[in-house]
Amino acid sequence: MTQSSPGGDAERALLSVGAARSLILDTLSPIEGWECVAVRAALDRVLARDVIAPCNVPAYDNSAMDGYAVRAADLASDAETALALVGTAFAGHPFAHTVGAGEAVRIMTGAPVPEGADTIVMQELTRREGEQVRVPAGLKKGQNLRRAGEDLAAGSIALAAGTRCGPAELGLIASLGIAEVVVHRPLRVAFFSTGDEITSIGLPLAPGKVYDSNRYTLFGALSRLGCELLDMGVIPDEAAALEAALRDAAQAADVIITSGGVSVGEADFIREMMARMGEVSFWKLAIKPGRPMAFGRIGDAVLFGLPGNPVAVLVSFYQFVQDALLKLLGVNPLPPAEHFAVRADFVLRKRPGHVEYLRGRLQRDGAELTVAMAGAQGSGVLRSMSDADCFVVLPEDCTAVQPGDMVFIQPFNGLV
Ligand SMILES: Nc1nc2c(c(=O)[nH]1)N[C@H]1C(S)=C(S)[C@@H](COP(=O)(O)OP(=O)(O)OC[C@H]3O[C@@H](n4cnc5c(N)ncnc54)[C@H](O)[C@@H]3O)O[C@H]1N2
Ligand code: MOO
Repeated sequence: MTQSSPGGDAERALLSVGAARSLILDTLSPIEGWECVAVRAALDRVLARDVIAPCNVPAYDNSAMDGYAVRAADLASDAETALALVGTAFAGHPFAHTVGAGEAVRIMTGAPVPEGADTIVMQELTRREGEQVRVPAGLKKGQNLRRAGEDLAAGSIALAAGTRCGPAELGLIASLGIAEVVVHRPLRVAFFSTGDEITSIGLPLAPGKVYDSNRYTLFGALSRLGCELLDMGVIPDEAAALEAALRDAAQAADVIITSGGVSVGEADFIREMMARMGEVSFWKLAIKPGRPMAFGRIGDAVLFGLPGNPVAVLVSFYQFVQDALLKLLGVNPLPPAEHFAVRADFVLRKRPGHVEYLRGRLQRDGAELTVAMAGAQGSGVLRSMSDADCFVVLPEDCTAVQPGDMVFIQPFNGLV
């Protein structure tokens, strides 16, 4: 990481979005420290050790259908076969004997396949006649049978270290009978807003002041990542107060996130302070919104100095900070940012040289998705961020969008 000072080359150069992401991710490595938690508490946490299957899943050969367990060798290839029913197998209540020649066992989904049987015939294909069952010709040996260990063999890696646990992972861990897993400890993130005009909610709003929204959007985004939060409130535009806040934050947290004061205004102290107290890699990115953003370190803490504009905070967070935090949490590999192309339902002119993130709303047009703008696109307009369900990502070389053009979008919501 190189030291830079305001007014230096690093300030003038606009770093591309791709270069900034790579620089951030290449600089960071996972935090040390882990803890053992119960399965439910592992939701959204990152595994610090592989989860090894202690048993086969499924644990035994079992039926995938309600039907009859039969021996394929008994079945005529060109005609119906009548078999004698000798018992019933339920899930949890196996048939305790061996199925002999010419015999069948009534079986339910999930029940262990009885000794001797090798094929399950689906109930709908059969005819029951008293204590006999008639099965059709043309059945394949082994059909409708789930083999022991076909999902996971005992001793294999069920989930690799670095996996972030979602609902499917919790279920998979539980399916192995495992009650606790080892996860990375939560990240400690200190965050504060800066600016003399910024007023905390609950206080009266004096003329020329604005309510602090950035601490609330950051609270939401960080809470979803399971971070331990140190909310340091609002710090005024005073060098001594900022210095003390940054020092306290660097001592207490793995990551410091600030908003405001990183541009070139006369009250924008934070950039100078950061460069003086630590190392700062870059200040300015070829992006809109979110152009002024500092990334670096103060002591052992990783520092993100986000711009003050509320939408710029969210764009910077989701394009840079979130993946950085996931990397610090040990997530490996990082989930790819989902980009896909849809048709634009808007007109726009844009200057080349920066990636632009618009707030978009997806619309279904028959089988096709189109995207409209979600409202006013100023970088202080949170309303359109709240109305949006995706970012529209316009690359550096894009100069205009016409209705019907294909544009890339990043959806806000994943399904699982
Ligand atoms: N001469 C230049 N001026 C500006 C540039 C530039 O390159 N040259 N960049 C513009 C861009 S882009 C942005 S983004 C802003 C970012 O500046 P700062 O990070 O210094 O942010 P502030 O000036 O402190 O605030 C900007 C804006 O956002 C409001 N704000 C700040 N914090 C909060 C908060 N916690 N909650 C709600 N609103 C907040 C603040 O009142 C300002 O309106 O600089 C441009 N200028
Ligand atoms: O990036 Mo400023 O990034 O427009 O709000």
